[in-house]
Amino acid sequence: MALSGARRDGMELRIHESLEELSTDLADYISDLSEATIKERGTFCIAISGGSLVSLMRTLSQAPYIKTIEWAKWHIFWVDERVVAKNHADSNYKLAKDNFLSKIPFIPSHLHSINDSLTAEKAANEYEFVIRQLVRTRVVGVSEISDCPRFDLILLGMGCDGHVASLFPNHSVLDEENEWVSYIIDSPKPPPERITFTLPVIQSSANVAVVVTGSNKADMVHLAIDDVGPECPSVPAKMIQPINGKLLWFLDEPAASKLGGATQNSV
Ligand SMILES: O=C1O[C@H](COP(=O)(O)O)[C@@H](O)[C@H](O)[C@H]1O
Repeated sequence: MALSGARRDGMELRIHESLEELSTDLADYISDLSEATIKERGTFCIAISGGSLVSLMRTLSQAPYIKTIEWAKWHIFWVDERVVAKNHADSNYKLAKDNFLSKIPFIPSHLHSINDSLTAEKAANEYEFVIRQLVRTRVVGVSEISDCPRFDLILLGMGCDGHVASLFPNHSVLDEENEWVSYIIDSPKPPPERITFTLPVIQSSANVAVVVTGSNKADMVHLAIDDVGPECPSVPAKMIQPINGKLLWFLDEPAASKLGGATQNSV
């Protein structure tokens, strides 16, 4: 049984007893959002991260979702990517492909992966250009508030240091205000070269879900979610607050174990 509750700024929290339960709830959430968005806009633009989140998406490629989701209406993007070949063990594209993309009937031209034959800078520029074209043709929505794309759903994980996407604590890329896609060449977590959505793009999304599991992340979950005061160190995950969208955290019990305050409802 999951616990669910509201937190600061309308943030919703869902805490699960097992990874299996979390994976099923995540699949239900994505499937419901996909259905509602396709009814409203005709397409569903989802951006996925790498890391432990990806194996939790495997339920999407199973019954009933494999039959019920309108996969042909999906456009799939990456929130961040490592500058390695697509068949490299560190590639976020490969991770998604191996875990679930190879099992779902998406339209190949709707898969907007990041070019692995370019330098980090050129690949970031090319990726941003692709997104600009899709915004121009209204495949991707546009924010009414910022000059940014409005993805229907951005899925984030969080590292033990509080990083989301490839936005690391105290890194200057966190201050990027103009670019939609940026690159770094000094990631504290290997590999060093990465391409990433910037904070304004994440904040402009219609929905952001942050998926975090494991007791090794409990301290950082506490810093990111609880009101811990001004002495709090730079925690990129804490900065995530969609301007005109919904924020939902999916946690397992070990990751939620250091949270303060009550989480009310059984769902
Ligand atoms: O390097 C990355 O790390 C984060 C978190 O990964 P996790 O394995 O600790 O869950 C991930 O969200 C990001 O996409 C990835 O590039």
